[in-house]
Amino acid sequence: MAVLEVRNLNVEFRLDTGVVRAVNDATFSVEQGKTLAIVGESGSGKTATALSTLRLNPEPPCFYTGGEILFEGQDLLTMNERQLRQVRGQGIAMIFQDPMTSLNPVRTVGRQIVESVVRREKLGRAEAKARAVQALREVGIANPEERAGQYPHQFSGGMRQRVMIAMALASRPKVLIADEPTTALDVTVQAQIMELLDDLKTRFDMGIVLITHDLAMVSEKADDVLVMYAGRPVEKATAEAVFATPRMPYTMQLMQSAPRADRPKGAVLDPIPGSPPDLLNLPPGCPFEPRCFLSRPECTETVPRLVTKTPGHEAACILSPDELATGAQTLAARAAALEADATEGVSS
Ligand SMILES: Nc1ncnc2c1ncn2[C@@H]1O[C@H](COP(=O)(O)OP(=O)(O)OP(=O)(O)O)[C@@H](O)[C@H]1O
Repeated sequence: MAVLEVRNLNVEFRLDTGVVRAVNDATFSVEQGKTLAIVGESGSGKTATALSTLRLNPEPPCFYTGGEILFEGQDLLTMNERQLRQVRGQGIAMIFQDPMTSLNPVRTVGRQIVESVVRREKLGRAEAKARAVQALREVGIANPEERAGQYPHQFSGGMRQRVMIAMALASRPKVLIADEPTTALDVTVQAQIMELLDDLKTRFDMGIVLITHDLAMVSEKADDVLVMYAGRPVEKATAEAVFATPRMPYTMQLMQSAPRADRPKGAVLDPIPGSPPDLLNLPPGCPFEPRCFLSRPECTETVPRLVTKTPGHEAACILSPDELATGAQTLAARAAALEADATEGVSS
């Protein structure tokens, strides 16, 4: 069941230098007990989309120019501050990349969790304290009573991220948005935090929105995927479908350009040429056209919208499913040739 539904959302930042349309026609839903991954290169609008689902972008310069953000059927875009406060925390919680920027260095972690719980709910301090200790225990922190009395610098990076997750969980949100939750951590700790999120998702039947540029993580942990490019959703399907048969050239090229768990270690990467466009100066037509290996002259005529290519699988590309399938084969052949060249280079 979808607990959060975003429909045709448009978000822009009105700056002195111009209008940045950071989120264009975004439609997606988050179901309880499932993980939706939002992926894309830097500047594609992932964080702006996530912050929008909590109305956390600074208003102004942020303006919501269309669409709906429905949490349990109620539109956040028509809510007042009091209603929004209730949704933030108790309904939808968010964790960020760097826990140090969100934690207060001069307060104990227990006190910070208690304060966030009391802010969100009408709870007595004793009850909030018990909740904080319980939340620390739930995220796998040993001796939670004792650890609650310690300061953030007494925790390792991974443990601090666990504290942030505990703070988010303490009010039992139905959706947890995790914005690059493991980017600042080393690989082993990254895996542990992802395991924890997976476990909490199942245990509390929570919906998770995972924002990441790490496709390996997406292929392992996501149920559904939304790919963004230049502020637009460009592909949407189950993770299985996106990885098996990507329907947007951007996704195909992104997958060839990044290491993935389901590819052999050391597989040759095929980087996407060029870089993502400046949102203040977009090319005409499809924003990916200048970098696309399947580009055609007509791609510069209109901005493609997300349309159903095969049942349950949407992509923003004017090519037909057959043309896209042929394109995917071409790219796979190119990757195989690169691989063969690299192997030959090693053996000669
Ligand atoms: N508060 C803001 N004020 C002005 N512009 C903003 C603001 N937040 C985001 N933007 C702009 O919106 C666009 C999308 O940014 P966003 O941070 O959502 O991208 P992203 O995909 O999350 O990138 P990254 O992976 O680097 O975090 C960028 O052009 C960014 O400069």
